Amino acid sequence: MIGLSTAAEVRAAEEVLLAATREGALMHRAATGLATVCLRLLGRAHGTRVTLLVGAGNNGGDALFAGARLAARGARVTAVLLDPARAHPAGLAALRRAGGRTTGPDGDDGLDRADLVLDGIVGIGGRGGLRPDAARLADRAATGPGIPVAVDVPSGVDADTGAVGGAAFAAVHTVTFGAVKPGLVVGEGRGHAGEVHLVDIGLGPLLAPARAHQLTDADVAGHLEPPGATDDKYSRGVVGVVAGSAVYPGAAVLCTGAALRTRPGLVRYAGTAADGVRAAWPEAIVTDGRPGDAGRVQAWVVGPGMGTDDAARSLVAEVLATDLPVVLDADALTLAAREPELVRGRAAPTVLTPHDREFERFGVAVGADRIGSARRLAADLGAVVLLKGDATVVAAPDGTAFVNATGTADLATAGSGDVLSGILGSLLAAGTPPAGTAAAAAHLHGRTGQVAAARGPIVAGDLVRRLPEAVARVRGPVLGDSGA
Ligand SMILES: NC(=O)C1=CN([C@@H]2O[C@H](COP(=O)(O)OP(=O)(O)OC[C@H]3O[C@@H](n4cnc5c(N)ncnc54)[C@H](O)[C@@H]3O)[C@@H](O)[C@H]2O)[C@@H](O)CC1
Ligand SMILES: Nc1ncnc2c1ncn2[C@@H]1O[C@H](COP(=O)(O)OP(=O)(O)O)[C@@H](O)[C@H]1O
Ligand SMILES: [K+]
Repeated sequence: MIGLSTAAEVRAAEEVLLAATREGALMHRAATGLATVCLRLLGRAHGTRVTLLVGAGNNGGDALFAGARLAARGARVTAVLLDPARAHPAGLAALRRAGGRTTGPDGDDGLDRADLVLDGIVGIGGRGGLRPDAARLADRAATGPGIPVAVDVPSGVDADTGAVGGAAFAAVHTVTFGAVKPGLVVGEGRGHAGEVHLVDIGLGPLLAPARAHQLTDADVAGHLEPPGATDDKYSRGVVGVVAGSAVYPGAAVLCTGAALRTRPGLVRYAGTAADGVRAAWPEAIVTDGRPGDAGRVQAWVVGPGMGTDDAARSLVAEVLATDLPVVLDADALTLAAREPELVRGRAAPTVLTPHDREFERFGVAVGADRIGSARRLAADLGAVVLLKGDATVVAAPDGTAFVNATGTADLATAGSGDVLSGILGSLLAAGTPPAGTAAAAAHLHGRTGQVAAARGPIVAGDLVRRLPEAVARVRGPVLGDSGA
């Protein structure tokens, strides 16, 4: 699990470490890690051209010291000082000693011929969008030939939320120090950060326990254990699906199929798409009756493609009245937004899986702070909120949050959300805590998209077909398997 630390959490840990280390030591660690990544990206230093965009704070100091290291190895380094009188003095001296040159914001910045551009305008001390001089340079860097590399945080991106309030540096790589900040992996900031490289400067043990996390395959593998010798179809968790309609069985077929393929045990379906589900999935136990007629289950998924009329409302209410974990998706979200008390009154876990428009039905637009918005709705409803997007966010009522690290834009295809809710229902039926389980489902869904899209454009049915391969990929190699 990768902890995501806010600027305040990083600063608090830095203060302790700064007091315990000699002056400048932390910045040297940061700059060494930064220069190492730059060298890797450049392939060599000698003869390359590097432009540093240098603000008035320590972020500019990092850029200057890294630039000095590259200059010492033969790179031609130009530092553009946005505020020459306030540029980090020791960093500036180091760069000059190593043969680097400096210029003001209106001088020859070399951006039109740079091999690499380092954005040291602002880091975690930045507020709002970039000021005009900085914005102009960030803009020129974006259209120039150099690899754009952000120091710690792309300037103009809010490190905590990923909000971009105006002009911002568009990086392809971000070299971040001490801990990954949430704003690098969520919202607009994610697109501005590109690939994130974490440099260890020794903060680890001093950081407060993170309240937001990213899962790795290894974290999710625990949700996808193969059956053991004593398992039977019931012991693996039985999922109930209430979805689709006689006219539109597609959502029910996708959701049921995804539930079956994630942790094959037993899936029960109840609803008016019974004929379609039976035809597609003879493995499912199907009734055209009500949820109560389906037989025992350990978790429900309700909503995809079921409509929002009185009949649908009564099905959603029936499922929510159980003491079982429930996933509310699609039409069930519209209904729950009309009657949030149906969710608030529950003792058993509820997971809501809105995209932005569905989220808005609960009364507030998502806005630029996706983690914050998901946390607020989760706290309000006493439920887990899985807010879908290019980086899906999961939040629990206590503020614990996850940002998904897998996926591909190919997942933006009709029915993809139905597959996610089927995966989630299947994992929840095992009885694991709902927020981590929802994050695991988003992770597997994203991996499935990556596996499926590797062969070309995809439809949602491809996700269901490729789920077993994605599960195997997340589980990782079996120990002792030589691959023969
Ligand atoms: N504290 C430490 O010991 C360490 C700090 N490090 C670096 O220091 C950074 C934080 O440094 P600072 O606290 O000095 O702050 P920053 O360097 O992030 O930003 C402060 C400067 O940016 C200007 N600024 C703020 N918003 C702006 C905007 N929208 N447009 C243009 N300029 C703006 C401010 O006027 C100020 O001069 C980290 O991000 C990291 O890069 C690293 O060297 C690791 C060690
Ligand atoms: N640009 C994107 N990049 C990555 N994943 C995406 C992107 N757009 C959508 N997704 C994912 O695809 C799924 C779409 O779900 P949803 O909008 O409910 O579709 P549908 O209602 O058609 O089933 C979500 O899991 C979402 O996170
Ligand atoms: K920066």
